[in-house]
Amino acid sequence: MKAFFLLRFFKSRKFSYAAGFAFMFAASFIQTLFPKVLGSSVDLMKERGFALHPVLMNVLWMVLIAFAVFVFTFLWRNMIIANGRNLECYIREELFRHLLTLSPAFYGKRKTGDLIAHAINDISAVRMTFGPATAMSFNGIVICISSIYFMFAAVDARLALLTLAPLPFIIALMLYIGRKIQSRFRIVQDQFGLVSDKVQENISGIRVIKAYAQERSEIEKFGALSSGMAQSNVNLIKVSAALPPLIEFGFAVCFVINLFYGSRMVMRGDISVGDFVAFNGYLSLIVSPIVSIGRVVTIFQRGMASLGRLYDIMSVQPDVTDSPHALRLRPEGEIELRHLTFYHDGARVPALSDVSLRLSKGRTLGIIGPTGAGKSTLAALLLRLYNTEPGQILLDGRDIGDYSLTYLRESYAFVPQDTFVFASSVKDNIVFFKDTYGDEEVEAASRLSLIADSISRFPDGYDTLLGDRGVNLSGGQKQRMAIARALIRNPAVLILDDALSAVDTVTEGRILESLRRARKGKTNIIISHRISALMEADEIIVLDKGFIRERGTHEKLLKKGGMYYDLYTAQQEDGQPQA
Ligand SMILES: Nc1ncnc2c1ncn2[C@@H]1O[C@H](COP(=O)(O)OP(=O)(O)OP(=O)(O)O)[C@@H](O)[C@H]1O
Repeated sequence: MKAFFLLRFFKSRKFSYAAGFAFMFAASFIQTLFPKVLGSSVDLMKERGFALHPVLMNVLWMVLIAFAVFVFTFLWRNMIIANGRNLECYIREELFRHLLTLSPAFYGKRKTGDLIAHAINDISAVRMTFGPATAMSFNGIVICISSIYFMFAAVDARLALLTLAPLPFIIALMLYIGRKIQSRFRIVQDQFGLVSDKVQENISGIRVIKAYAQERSEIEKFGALSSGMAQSNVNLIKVSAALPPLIEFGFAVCFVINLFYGSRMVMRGDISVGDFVAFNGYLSLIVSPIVSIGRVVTIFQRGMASLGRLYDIMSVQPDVTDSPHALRLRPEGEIELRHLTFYHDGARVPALSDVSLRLSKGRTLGIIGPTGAGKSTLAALLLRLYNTEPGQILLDGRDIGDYSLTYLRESYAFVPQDTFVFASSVKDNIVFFKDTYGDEEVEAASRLSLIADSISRFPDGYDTLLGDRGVNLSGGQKQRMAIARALIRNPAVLILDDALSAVDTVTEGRILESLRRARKGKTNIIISHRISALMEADEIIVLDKGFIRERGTHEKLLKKGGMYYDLYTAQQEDGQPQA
């Protein structure tokens, strides 16, 4: 189960974790020897005409202690903190790998912003928990136990009891305020989420906002969210500002008790001055670990919440997977649909109903129909982005589920309605980061899709950067580049899903003409709203509300005088060129 992915990491690093904790233990324990040596030096120097040699020996011990603490701290930090960073990298890669196995149905239900938040905030919170917070707790526990032990055993138990009496109250108060801080912090985080969502939404939708002159109202909405966030931060400060002075006050009480009783014990000769100095040293040593308890608890709580959310995502099983004996075969392009009916997740009406058809290798199928008819769903099912009932989709006579997903999808090239341009060079976008294609193949595919001329006008030709930091392509250029990306693979099946909608009909005709030449003998599926794009197909189906209403060649369908004919005449009246 994927949820145990963290154990794998800890197991693989068990030796460095064990060594790290051993060094941490050594560093923390050795640190607590310092006050005792300091106290004994004070006792030595108190004598009139004290011998220099034992004092110098003590100084040497102190230097040795400081050096050992430095070396061991350096070593454990390099192991435990570095492992925290490696853990962060490991989770990031595992999450990314897992996200890529999940099907579109999963992405349909999740907000992109949430997924990015998981990838950044949650992973970082888990690192903080298993790195610095674990180290702080272990270090703090060793220092506190050993300091308190020395206070009781090596100095005086009564003095230790009295001085440490306020400690439980300090800890209880800290945890109480810590919980309040935590709940107010959660509100700040939620507000931050709203503010960043708003910024993201506005930047993505800037064109629509400007086109509808919505700037003022968006600024007002943003202002309200931003003030809400400021107010919740102020509420947080009200409690968080009280914590440090309260802790300082608590420890000041400890020091006063120690000064009061400790000095009296020195005067009575119950303890030496050196013991008193050592006791103060121990008290000072435990201040910092105790002050950090609140912080550590908060980091642990946040880390556990983040880990829970990551586990939730990692436990989502991909619904489309290879069967145990998946065929490592590439289908050659013989497609058959048998009474294909498909419901999208949660939908009450099917996107496709009882669709049957046969498309032999080397033939071209045209699919037309009103919006929401099920055309893109059909393409998605052929790519097996969703599962279908066995026996409903056959490729080369075998069920689609029998093929290995990689082999299956490698035999297709799919050009979707809205294609994606990666922030990289034109060439990278066409070869899709595969270095197996040479420049001539890239140029040939670009010529076929009629994008070569546009590319030659770009500042660096095929090396021109696209996307955020480079050239922005027009809608038609994007579509033609996506067709080049598809053609270079020379796939068994080419699916164009309304992939020529942004080019004018003359260019569309020329692209289709070159496709016909380049795709001879291969299977093609052309989905389009325009009859001009698919009129040459060997068979055309008219989809409507998931049903095949009509089928046949262009001429046959025109003669029939049904939906296809109506679409044709409507498009003629709209001024589209005569088919
Ligand atoms: N991921 C989804 N979850 C739920 N319903 C969906 C999903 N994708 C599509 N649908 C629904 O399935 C039906 C068919 O949609 P589809 O995208 O296949 O239509 P289309 O013919 O390609 O439309 P268009 O021409 O507008 O692209 C529609 O009613 C749509 O709302």
